[in-house]
Amino acid sequence: MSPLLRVSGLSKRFGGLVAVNDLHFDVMPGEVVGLLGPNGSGKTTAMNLISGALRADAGQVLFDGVDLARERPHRIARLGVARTFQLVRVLASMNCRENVEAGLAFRPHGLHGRAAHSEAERLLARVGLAGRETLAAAELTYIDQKRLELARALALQPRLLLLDEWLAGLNPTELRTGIALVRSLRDEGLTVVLVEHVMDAVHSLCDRCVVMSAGVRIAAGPTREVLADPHVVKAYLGEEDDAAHGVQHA
Ligand SMILES: Nc1ncnc2c1ncn2[C@@H]1O[C@H](COP(=O)(O)OP(=O)(O)OP(=O)(O)O)[C@@H](O)[C@H]1O
Repeated sequence: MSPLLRVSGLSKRFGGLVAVNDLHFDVMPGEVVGLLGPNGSGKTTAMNLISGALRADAGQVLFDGVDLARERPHRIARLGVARTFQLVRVLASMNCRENVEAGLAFRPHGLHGRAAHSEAERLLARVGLAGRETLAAAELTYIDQKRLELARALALQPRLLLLDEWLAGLNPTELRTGIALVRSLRDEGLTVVLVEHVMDAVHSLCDRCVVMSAGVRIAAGPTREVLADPHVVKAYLGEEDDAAHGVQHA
């Protein structure tokens, strides 16, 4: 089987800082791969390079044979790559249904009208927002805005979903629900790359992990092995946040 996503030699520089330095990893169809690393290690920049929000200085992002590094974000979305953002981006003045309908219109075979209406309701229910269809996105709590953003990403019928700290900030009950939701997406065959500091989520969701530090890949492999890797533990121990403790105790 060939990988759905093959990142190779990917690099991005901001002035004198090499935020992503010769990054390489593969993601097989149906896998959930964690992109980990301490703060500032280049994870979000890597996600931005994959989704086309940033242009790479060097390297390739082969998605099903197409080099995304040369494509614009809207075309990348049409090819089947959807994402959520670390800082949520919903259309604040629109209601929840309209937010999802905006995604549905951009599907390869866009949905409109009544069909879009009912599909939007189905997706909102899927992410736990049933009954909020007509509420303005701005009125949702931050967590519910994250749910809405996921529903909009799913509206694109992606084959690859990029989640940037989608589970951050959830309470333990919400976290369990969130993990179950991502798992159900994987069970339906969706391929996922997730940036995550919540180690419970990483352990229960990720088949494999890629770990970055200062822009460079320092480890990759099955989740349990990678999180026990002394190089990874050392990279995180420089940190004083919860992620460090998560890895330490993994
Ligand atoms: N647009 C930008 N301009 C200049 N520097 C940037 C820009 N975006 C990111 N950086 C820098 O690149 C490095 C990597 O940042 P990035 O956000 O990718 O890290 P991260 O691993 O996602 O961090 P976190 O876990 O804190 O979100 C950091 O030093 C950051 O300050």
